[in-house]
Amino acid sequence: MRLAQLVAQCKARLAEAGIADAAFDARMLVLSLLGLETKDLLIKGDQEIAAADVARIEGAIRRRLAREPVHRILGEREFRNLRLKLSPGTLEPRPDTEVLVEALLPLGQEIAQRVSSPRLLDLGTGTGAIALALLHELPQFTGLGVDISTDALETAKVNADLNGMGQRFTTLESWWFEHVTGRFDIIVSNPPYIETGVIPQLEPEVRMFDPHLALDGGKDGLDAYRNIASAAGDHLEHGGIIAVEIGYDQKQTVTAIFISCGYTLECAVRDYGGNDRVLVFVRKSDDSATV
Ligand SMILES: C[S@@+](CC[C@H](N)C(=O)[O-])C[C@H]1O[C@@H](n2cnc3c(N)ncnc32)[C@H](O)[C@@H]1O
Repeated sequence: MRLAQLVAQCKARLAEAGIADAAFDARMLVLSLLGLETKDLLIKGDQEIAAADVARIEGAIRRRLAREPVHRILGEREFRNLRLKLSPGTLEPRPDTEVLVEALLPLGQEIAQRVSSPRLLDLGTGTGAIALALLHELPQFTGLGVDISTDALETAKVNADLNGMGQRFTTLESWWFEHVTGRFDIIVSNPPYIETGVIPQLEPEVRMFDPHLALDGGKDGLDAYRNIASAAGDHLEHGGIIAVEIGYDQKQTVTAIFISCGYTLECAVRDYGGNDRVLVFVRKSDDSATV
């Protein structure tokens, strides 16, 4: 079978099964599995594909038809120009989380100018996406990635090595701050924030393939924020910042949790879809000393 014909056939099968982005998914799976680029579809559309490759692609299409996301099938995805491996214990990093990284970059640069050997802590690090993207763009920092999932921590370490940051990134298995020692200039977290009762209504790609631990924020979705806000004070450097990703409707409630623990809201940032997505807090007594 020829390349263009194979892509068209895969697209038709995915579309028939109601997969929303059938054309994109078909192209991505076929080209990635063959080690080709998008432009190759134009240049090499007539290229004959070996039977063994067609069989491999058939396996991938079957997985997609069972609603496994494309990047899980491929085993990796890009996040702010980093190549990140995925594993069963890791959430697939979302483009909206790049907004959290972007919001922290200028604040991190400001910290790096006044602090020698600045440190960041990523609570619920998963693939290491947030910590590694920040370390990549803030070369003065070292980072600690915490997770309760050993599988996620192993993957985060692999990703740090893969992206040349193995020397600046360590991992720790801990229930939020439980085993964390020391203080950090930036504490960041994209914790699980979905209400338990909402999880069965999520898209199959999410509820069947992202780990439950990465999604479930408890009855009201706010368990992690309460745990993080109540313990962060012992681990935040004077003049440090704490930033969290939130669900689109959690700005008021999460802000109230942090205010009750002695923080003030420094800034709130919306995602690419215009939803509230990132909150940055400072300690009340630090207000005048920071950003
Ligand atoms: C929404 S995912 C975020 C993953 C990654 N930081 C990202 O943004 O792509 C939340 C992460 O928190 C971890 N987690 C859940 N409960 C935890 C806990 N009690 N202590 C530490 N990590 C936890 C999960 O295993 C998961 O990796």
